[in-house]
Amino acid sequence: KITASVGEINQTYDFVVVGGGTAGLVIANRLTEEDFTVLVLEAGGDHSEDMNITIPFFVTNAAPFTEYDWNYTTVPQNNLENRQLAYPRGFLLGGSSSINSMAYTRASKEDWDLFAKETGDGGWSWDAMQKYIFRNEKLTPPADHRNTAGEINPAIHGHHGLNKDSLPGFIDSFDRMVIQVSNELPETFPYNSDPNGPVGLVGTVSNGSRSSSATSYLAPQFASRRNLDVLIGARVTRILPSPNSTAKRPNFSVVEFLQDGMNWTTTASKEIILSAGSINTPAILLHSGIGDASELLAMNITPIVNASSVGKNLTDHLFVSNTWLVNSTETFERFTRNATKLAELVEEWNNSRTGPLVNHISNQLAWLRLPDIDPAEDPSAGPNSPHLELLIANGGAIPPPPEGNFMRISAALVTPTSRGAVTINSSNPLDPPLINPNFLDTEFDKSAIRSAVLTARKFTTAPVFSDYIISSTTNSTTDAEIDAYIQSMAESVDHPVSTAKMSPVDAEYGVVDPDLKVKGVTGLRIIDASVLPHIPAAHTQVSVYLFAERGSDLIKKSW
Ligand SMILES: Cc1cc2nc3c(=O)[nH]c(=O)nc-3n(C[C@H](O)[C@H](O)[C@H](O)COP(=O)(O)OP(=O)(O)OC[C@H]3O[C@@H](n4cnc5c(N)ncnc54)[C@H](O)[C@@H]3O)c2cc1C
Repeated sequence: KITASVGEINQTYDFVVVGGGTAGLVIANRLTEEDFTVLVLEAGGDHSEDMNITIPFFVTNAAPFTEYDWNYTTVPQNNLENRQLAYPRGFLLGGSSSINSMAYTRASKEDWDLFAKETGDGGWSWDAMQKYIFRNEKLTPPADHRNTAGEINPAIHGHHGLNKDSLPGFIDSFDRMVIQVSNELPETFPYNSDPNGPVGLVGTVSNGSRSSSATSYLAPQFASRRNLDVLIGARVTRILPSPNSTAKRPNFSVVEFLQDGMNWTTTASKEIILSAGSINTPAILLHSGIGDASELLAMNITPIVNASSVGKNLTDHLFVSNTWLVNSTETFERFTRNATKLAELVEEWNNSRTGPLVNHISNQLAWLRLPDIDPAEDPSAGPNSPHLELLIANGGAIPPPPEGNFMRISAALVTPTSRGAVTINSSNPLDPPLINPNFLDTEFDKSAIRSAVLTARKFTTAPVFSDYIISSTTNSTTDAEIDAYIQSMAESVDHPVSTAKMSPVDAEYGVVDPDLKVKGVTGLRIIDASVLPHIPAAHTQVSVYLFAERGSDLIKKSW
């Protein structure tokens, strides 16, 4: 059941999952397929029916700075004019899968094979992970029910998994112009029909509505399982060693949480699974005495395990928006600026789950490699993996400026070499953590994001846009001007990873072993984006779903 009442839960469960987000709900589902009892503690609420969450185009109403968001910001970013960037994280069932932009991208074979190499566990390789792709994904028809023959290769997609996805469900002439670029500038933008479909990006959308871990893995037939309790509004503050734990290898079994202003504890007789995400998982570890001992002592927290990698290695993608004024009235400004039209489209969505609101903001994307990169300095997972991504949208900013129609290309760096950290600055678990992605800390990152912006501009030089684009909204031309533009505009793609990263069994660095057990303790695993050994050159939700699918299998095997 899903409940907001602490009186309806038991004192002890086999497993207590901290965080009912993307990974947490996969684990809850898979463990309760067996005879285990599971409690999920989720700080946020249940918003699976809210239109801001269900309507794909309303993604910008979901975050940042809303009731569905933890409402975090970064510390001032030295290389971005000291700006403090919004750092959204889902604060609701489904976690960030309930507020994200729904892009379904798996990362390359090379990225997965690198996960296996980095951890010494071939079980994380591309080939070994295939079965989890099929367990997770259920490809469904797009909302417009068009014939998608030639748009996607169904053979490489899952059709019987729990998490539904589809091609964009509303296609217009702008999509065809974008595809035309691959005919006109084939050297830079070769056409790629695989794996995300030539007419657009696969998204976690089905029947015109968002699919999240809450709508899929916690669908009513699973939420009603007798061995599953999900307590919402329950904010975990710390995890504690069991009373008979030894100092040499502490055993964690008690979870402390706050609900309705009162403190409670619950006990896991088998394991605690931390799935609070890349920001809150390390914060909970640190407040529980698992972290760098000297940093903990400085915060008056008694160290229980000296684990210096906790919170370190924060890695994230960064993007810069580029917009052009266009000669069209068919961009999404036609309804983002017109309340009457928008109301009509909401009605259409309500009645038939069709129309432009079934799409997320960008229908099309391009993955690109930096030309002429020195292999010795190449941070990508291999020669078939990208460094850059362009996300192309048939409109500009939301909310729109008072006038004009726009086209936007978000240019992203997907192989950043900068590393930041999540730290705490008090012993109070309710204080927000300090988040420092440390964007553009390296020369590689600075020059690669500049290349991304220049590549976005090159995209617009295709003849198909010659009568379409009126002007760029920026006039930066020299490298210095472009860098200044980047510094004033860059934002997080909201893909933080690696703050509790996995490493080989005997490694001194890293936080979890390849079976996701926290090093140096018993009774505790971490399964969420924080354990990824490196940032994949892809949007991160599919990696998280797949880590959680295999993680659930690893747990089942050990009990
Ligand atoms: C705005 C945005 C857009 C994104 N767009 C995309 C995209 O288009 N495609 C893509 O692939 N990825 C995208 N991502 C990234 C992707 O959604 C995340 O990588 C993934 O969802 C992370 O999963 P997780 O399980 O690690 O954490 P989450 O899904 O964030 O789950 C963590 C859960 O733990 C809960 N929690 C945290 N702390 C506590 C506590 N102390 N007590 C109790 N509960 C707690 C949270 O409320 C949350 O429900 C986006 C992310 C964001 C935020």
